[in-house]
Amino acid sequence: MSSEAVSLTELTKTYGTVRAVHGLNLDIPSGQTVALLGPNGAGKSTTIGMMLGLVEPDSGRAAIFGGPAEQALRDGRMGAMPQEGGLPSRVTVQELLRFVAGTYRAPLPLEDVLAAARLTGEAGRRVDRLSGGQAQRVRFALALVGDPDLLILDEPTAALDVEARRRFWEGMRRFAARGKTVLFSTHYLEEADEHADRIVVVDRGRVVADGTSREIKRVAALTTVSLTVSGDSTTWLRELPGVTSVELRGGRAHLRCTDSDATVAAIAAAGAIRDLEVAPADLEDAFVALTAGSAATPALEGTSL
Ligand SMILES: Nc1ncnc2c1ncn2[C@@H]1O[C@H](COP(=O)(O)OP(=O)(O)OP(=O)(O)O)[C@@H](O)[C@H]1O
Repeated sequence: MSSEAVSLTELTKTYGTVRAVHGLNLDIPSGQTVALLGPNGAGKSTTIGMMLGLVEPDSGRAAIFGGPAEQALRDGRMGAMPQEGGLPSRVTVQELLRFVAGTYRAPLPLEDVLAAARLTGEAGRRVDRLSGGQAQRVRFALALVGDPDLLILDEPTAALDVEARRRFWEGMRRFAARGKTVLFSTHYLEEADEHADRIVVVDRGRVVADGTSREIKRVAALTTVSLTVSGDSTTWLRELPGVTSVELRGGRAHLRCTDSDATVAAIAAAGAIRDLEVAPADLEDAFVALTAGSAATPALEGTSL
């Protein structure tokens, strides 16, 4: 039996002339929390649709716990929160959850689901009279009710304000702490940074980087070393090891580096250290560099860290 919770192999999906997902490979072992990070139209929802068995791939394979998505859903092993899901009208939150719980073999107790989704106070309210944030919590509760081993969340916090977002992540982390696997898609870099063990950056239907946020920053080669220089010749700086570009501003040189340790050592050896600063890139810089379609991007395609 496969130990991978999710295994995507050469997944491809085309809509007309748009290649939404293009030979995408991704394995997620049980217990990881993974962020699928990418700009609009990168192919995140299509990928998730194929994981859930809702979108038929043109080619390739999506396996959940080694088998088809339908099986994992039927067995209650996979729970999903789609980006927008219609909720039925004229039922209360608890009626809906009770009904859905009845379709699973070993559902969570209703009170536990209500508490995990912070819906205890709304249990008796009609689903069609809830606020957008509350409705989103009902979707989260529906994903949790079968006590799945794998939770797939497509932009789970898109409709939430800052406080609701914070509380949502608390609930998700409690779930993950039970050894569960979580995959969520997001545009929010800080969410990926804070809540995922692993970030998979997708652009134009492919994985362009895959690793911890630290590794993503490193592969994007964006550490900046800056120092005070005299004169405006930057040739010697460009030739230092690990330097990819040099910019001169207000008497300071700003070097983008792939290996800042080597760069700093070379500056020291040249006796040129003056007001030296080393700043790691933030994840946003890395994300922009990875998805900007710059000349650097193809070299990073499929980068596995
Ligand atoms: N049902 C569809 N019919 C036609 N084109 C589609 C369909 N679904 C997605 N696409 C196209 O496929 C590409 C990938 O879309 P997808 O929704 O998977 O990206 P995404 O990364 O989830 O984007 P977003 O963050 O905006 O939700 C886009 O160009 C989109 O317009």
